[in-house]
Amino acid sequence: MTSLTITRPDDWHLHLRDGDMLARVLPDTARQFARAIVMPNLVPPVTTVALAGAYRGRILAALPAGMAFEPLMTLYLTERTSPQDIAEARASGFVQAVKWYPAGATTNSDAGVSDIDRCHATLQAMQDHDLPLLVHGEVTGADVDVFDREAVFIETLLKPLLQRFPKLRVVLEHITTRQAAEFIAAAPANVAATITPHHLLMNRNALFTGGLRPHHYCLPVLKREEHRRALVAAATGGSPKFFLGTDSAPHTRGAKESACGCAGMYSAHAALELYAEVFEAEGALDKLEAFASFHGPDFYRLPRNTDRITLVREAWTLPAQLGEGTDALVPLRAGTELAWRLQSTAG
Ligand SMILES: NC(=O)N[C@@H](CC(=O)O)C(=O)O
Ligand SMILES: [Zn+2]
Ligand SMILES: [Zn+2]
Repeated sequence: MTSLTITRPDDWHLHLRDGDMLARVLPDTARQFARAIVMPNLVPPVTTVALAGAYRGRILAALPAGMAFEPLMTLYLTERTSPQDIAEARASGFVQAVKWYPAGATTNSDAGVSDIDRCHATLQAMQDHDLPLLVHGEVTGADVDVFDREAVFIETLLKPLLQRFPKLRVVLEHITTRQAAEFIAAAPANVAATITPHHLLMNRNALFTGGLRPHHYCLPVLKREEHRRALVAAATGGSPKFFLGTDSAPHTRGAKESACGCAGMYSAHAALELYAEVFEAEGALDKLEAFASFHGPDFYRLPRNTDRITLVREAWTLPAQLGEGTDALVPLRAGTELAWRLQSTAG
């Protein structure tokens, strides 16, 4: 196959940041995706509809002229988020979901939830208003091995939550394990998952290839090859419960190449090309469109996009970095060759 034309996709898990970084990364996403679920882990976090509305305004203002893109906003769940906040979110028309960060689990999660039981009334309101809960599915604390945190989260926090709120729509974000893929596949239709390009392309060896590779550090951390295989099978298997979410999470080179480097990989610059590589290697390019463009809007009950994009099989080399100096972004697969290229839709 030399080209592939599909319905324009959406990104169901994205970090756009704010200010200068927002302006730098937004065009990479808007070039490919019609919409994205925008994560609320700013500093300070996006905890109210008013803050989400203001952030949405800054995103639209940062969009280059002539580019169409719709940010789908989320609220950052805290132990003080009220049922009233949920009613307002539902009524806003632009807040699509609420994000649960276990406190301390990942980047900018300190304001997150220490005890989910304290959110009972708010979760009840979400179920009643049919507002989806998005989950960073890892337990915290030094007593659980970092590679086991997702599997333990499913058993100790997610299963009990779904027992209490069986109709709540839940997306387990950026899944990384066989246990998560199996759990989602067996769960009812109101429970789904996003899968990133990096967890489909790499296993944990990529953290240590010839030395320590800080640009391959993200949370949940990369896992063993058997888990990557399970994710590839889930993504390419055609199930509507799995859909595209890049978790593109920009941090500057200075913040990544550090004695205590930040978690997160930047993949928005070539997200679709990276997914295409995975699906092609699996002989499943015919499944890419549903994963990238259908399953997400169907789950969120939003219309599918109607315009189309084309990928061509044309090798190109990614830049070694985007920008200069310690402020540069080192994109996923920096300096290496990609087989697929998104055809420019401008002009
Ligand atoms: N994935 C990451 O490693 N980092 C994300 C946070 C997150 O999605 O957990 C970030 O905001 O940098
Ligand atoms: Zn996360
Ligand atoms: Zn994320």
